[in-house]
Amino acid sequence: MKLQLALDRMTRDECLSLIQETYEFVDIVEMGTGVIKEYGMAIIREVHSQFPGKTLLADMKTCDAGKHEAKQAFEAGAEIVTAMAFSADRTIEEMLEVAQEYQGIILIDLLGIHDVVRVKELYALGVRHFCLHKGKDMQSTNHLAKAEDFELVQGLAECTIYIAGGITQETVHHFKDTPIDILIVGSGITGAKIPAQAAQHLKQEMQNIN
Ligand SMILES: O=C(CO)[C@H](O)[C@H](O)COP(=O)(O)O
Repeated sequence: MKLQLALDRMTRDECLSLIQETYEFVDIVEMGTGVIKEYGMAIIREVHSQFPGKTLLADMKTCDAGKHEAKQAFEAGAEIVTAMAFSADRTIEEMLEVAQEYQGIILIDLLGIHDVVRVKELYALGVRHFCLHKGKDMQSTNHLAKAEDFELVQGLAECTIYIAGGITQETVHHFKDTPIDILIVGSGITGAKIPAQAAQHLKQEMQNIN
């Protein structure tokens, strides 16, 4: 199981220092949608050039113009690019084609998807990376990522499953015996008093449930 650090709602300088501080405990660095909206592909290029050893994810949350947006992010140095599950099939297909060209990954964000039918359609299109996700606004009404969310992706062969949504070192144990591949944590690290310590504790907890 890998740990992905999500960098949301922060400045360029805060992003760079958080990556530096947590570097040894984090496997994937996610540049959040809001950060990308603020700084564009320049922030992807900068993080890629300063931290070439880290897998970089651009949380583009693309839902249209998929070919162009996937190309933008892969060109800038991202290895993983996100798209929304509700996007048109053509958008997903074109993004998967671009990913193949760049030997990258398209991660489908299942935010708002409750129907296994859509997940199966995406699988049939060739999607193999899925993110179970409870969004920031839903979290404020106590909708957090939970073990039951895995029902949506049950039985999909050869897939990589990510989970996100208000996960902290205190809640990691809820995911014992679930097939998580990538645990995504944002505020649980970025909002901690000592982010490096939070990332280290998360890593330890992850080993305990593995
Ligand atoms: O994609 C996101 C928001 O849309 C976040 O990156 C993801 O939810 C993780 O952040 P947190 O742990 O703070 O929920």
